[in-house]
Order: sequence, then structure tokens, then C-alpha cells
Amino acid sequence: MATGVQEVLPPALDSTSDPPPVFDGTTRLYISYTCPYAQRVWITRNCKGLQDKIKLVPIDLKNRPDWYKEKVYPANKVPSLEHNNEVKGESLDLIKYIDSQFEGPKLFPDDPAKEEFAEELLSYTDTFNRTVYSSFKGEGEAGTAFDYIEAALSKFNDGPFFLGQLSLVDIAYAPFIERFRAFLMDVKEYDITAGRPNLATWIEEMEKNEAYKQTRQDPKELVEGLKKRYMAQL
Ligand SMILES: N[C@@H](CCC(=O)N[C@@H](CS)C(=O)NCC(=O)O)C(=O)O
Repeated sequence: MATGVQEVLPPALDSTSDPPPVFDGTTRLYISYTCPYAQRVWITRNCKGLQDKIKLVPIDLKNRPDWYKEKVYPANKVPSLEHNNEVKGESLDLIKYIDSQFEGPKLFPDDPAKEEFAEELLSYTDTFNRTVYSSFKGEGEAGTAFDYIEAALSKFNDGPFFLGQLSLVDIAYAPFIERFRAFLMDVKEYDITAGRPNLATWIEEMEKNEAYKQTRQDPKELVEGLKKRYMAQL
């Protein structure tokens, strides 16, 4: 399927749903529609045009089917990928795995300087997320994390993305920046793009990407989800 084609998304499976025929040779990507980690892998699949090769299996995390832990992924988290009779997890590992093991445009650089910077940025994602989530709870400043992103975006001047062209780095950050931007604007009236022109352009360019667009949820619902989780502590 071409990257621009709108896919009809299947309904999420819950505790009343039968399991798919696991280990029948089908490659399956287990996700939740609202999980930012799963979204990373879903975007990668779409960017590589693998909609027909990797079947999307959405799970309702609030009413999880027992078979998911028992038959598919004992860690009981999303995302996971069923491929070649194995199930693998961890979003950052999965986006690299899909990029290297499947066809479609390469999303990781060959250039050694870009590769080194890509690894640095990928290893910063957990710190970035922790810093911003802590600020939701009133601990520390989110601004430093966004300043790091703003500076990183001007390292290579050959495109609007972290490494110039779209890569796994953009894909790793996009689901989180999307949520953080909406939440901070709504709850704290803080515009993360104010005074950060590189970040503003990056968001604009990401939003034009069809593969990413198809994975996006209603920002209002994302904000509601985050509010439920963090508002009690605000
Ligand atoms: N480090 C994991 C995190 C995945 C994760 O925490 N997923 C959440 C949903 S957003 C989950 O499955 N939570 C269910 C649980 O922990 O029981 C990754 O990068 O894939």
C-alpha cells in the first residue's frame, strides 16, 4: 500500500475478543491507539509503506484480553511485533528492527556523523519524556527539554528534520511532542513553539506527513487522558 493511502483502521480487541491466529506466519504489530510508544512503530510501518505486510492489531489496554499476556507478549505491554515466529517489544528497538529487516525507504542514516547524532538523540528520548512528565507534576522545568530539541534541530542545515531528512529520530519524538504540546497549551497556557522557530517548523513539516497523520488521535482526547493521569497532582 502506498504511504498516502488512507487505511481503514480495525476496532481495538478487548477481553471479549478472540485472539488472532498467533504464529500462523502473519506479521502483526500489536498497538494501542492511544499509546505514544506504539505510535512510533506504527508511524515507521506506514513510512515504509508496509501496511499490507505488517497487520495492525489494536488492543484495548483498559480491558486487555488475557490471551495477549499469555499467548503473545508476556511483558503485557504495547507495542510488540510478531515476526518470524517470535514476538519482540520495546519501541526504540522495534523501529530499528523494522527499518533494517523490511523493505521501503531507509529511515536511519549511513553518514557516520549523522548516525552518531541519531544515537545520541534516541538515547535522550527517555530523559526528554521524564523531564516533561515531571514538569506536569510541578517538578522541574519542561523548558530545558524543549531547548535541547530546538538546538538539536539546527545541527544539520539540510532539511527541517533532526538529521535533515525524515528519520527514526523524528518518529521517536513526534508522538510525545504532539501530546506535550497539546497538554501544556491547554493546562498551562504554555506554547512550546514560542521562541523556538526550529521546533515550530518541525511540527509544521511533521504534520504534513501522511504516514504520521494516519496515526494521530484527536488532541482533545489525548489531553483528557493526560489530565486524568496528572491533574490530581497539579
Ligand atoms: N519501554 C516501552 C514502553 C511501552 C509502554 O509503557 N506501553 C504502555 C502503553 S503507552 C503499556 O503497554 N502499558 C501497559 C502496562 O504497563 O501494563 C517501549 O518503549 O515500548
